[in-house]
Amino acid sequence: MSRTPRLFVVSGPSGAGKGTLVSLVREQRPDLGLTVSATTRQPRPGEVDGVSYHFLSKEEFATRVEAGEFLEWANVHGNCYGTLRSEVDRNLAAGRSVILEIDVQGALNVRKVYPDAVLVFIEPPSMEVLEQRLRGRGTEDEQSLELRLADAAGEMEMAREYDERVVNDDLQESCAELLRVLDSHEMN
Ligand SMILES: Nc1ncnc2c1ncn2[C@@H]1O[C@H](COP(=O)(O)OP(=O)(O)OP(=O)(O)O)[C@@H](O)[C@H]1O
Ligand SMILES: Nc1nc2c(ncn2[C@@H]2O[C@H](COP(=O)(O)O)[C@@H](O)[C@H]2O)c(=O)[nH]1
Repeated sequence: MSRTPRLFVVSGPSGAGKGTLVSLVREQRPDLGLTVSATTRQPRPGEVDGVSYHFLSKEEFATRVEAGEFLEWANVHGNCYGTLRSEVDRNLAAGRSVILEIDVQGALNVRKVYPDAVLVFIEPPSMEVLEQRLRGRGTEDEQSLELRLADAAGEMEMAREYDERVVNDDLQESCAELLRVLDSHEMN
């Protein structure tokens, strides 16, 4: 089966399940290009520099912004996050589709640079479930959790700007749906 490599952008509120879904999708699609974002956020227990993120100081991040190294970057829930151009270009040049898992501001900025990028919004089944998932993950202190939930309302409003929407209720079904979305755009 021949596929046209595409740039996919997956966004949605914190806790919607983007990371979980994308990891599952990668198990079925090991051909997808891998990119590692940069962030000024502190690593969580178990996160590895260069694997989970490139963890940068605020000064290092600003230097890279100045040097034009980011395809997009944004302040998300109080920290800076950015996609390195080199990581995306390397994969697309090698003929691999890429999935970026980034926030809504970043997604709309990627579309300005790559108008053919496919924007996929991952929705939680409800705001109550979103809160349960975020609390259940156990990674955020109360302040960060409340900021993420407050930001979620505005992020949900942006879903209408996206090309595709997947409601992440049952994980396996959502994974199958996301795989179908990827297929449908790569076969175009
Ligand atoms: N379909 C699902 N059903 C039940 N739990 C889920 C489902 N999808 C994800 N989760 C759980 O919800 C929590 C949040 O998921 P995840 O970390 O993937 O969210 P995220 O959208 O990537 O968040 P962030 O934007 O903060 O990185 C995790 O504990 C994960 O195991
Ligand atoms: N604009 C960008 N947003 C990004 C990028 N990498 C991750 N993110 C978003 O940050 C939030 C929070 O992530 P967390 O790891 O602190 O939970 C998450 O929802 C992502 O969408 C990026 O490179 N650019």
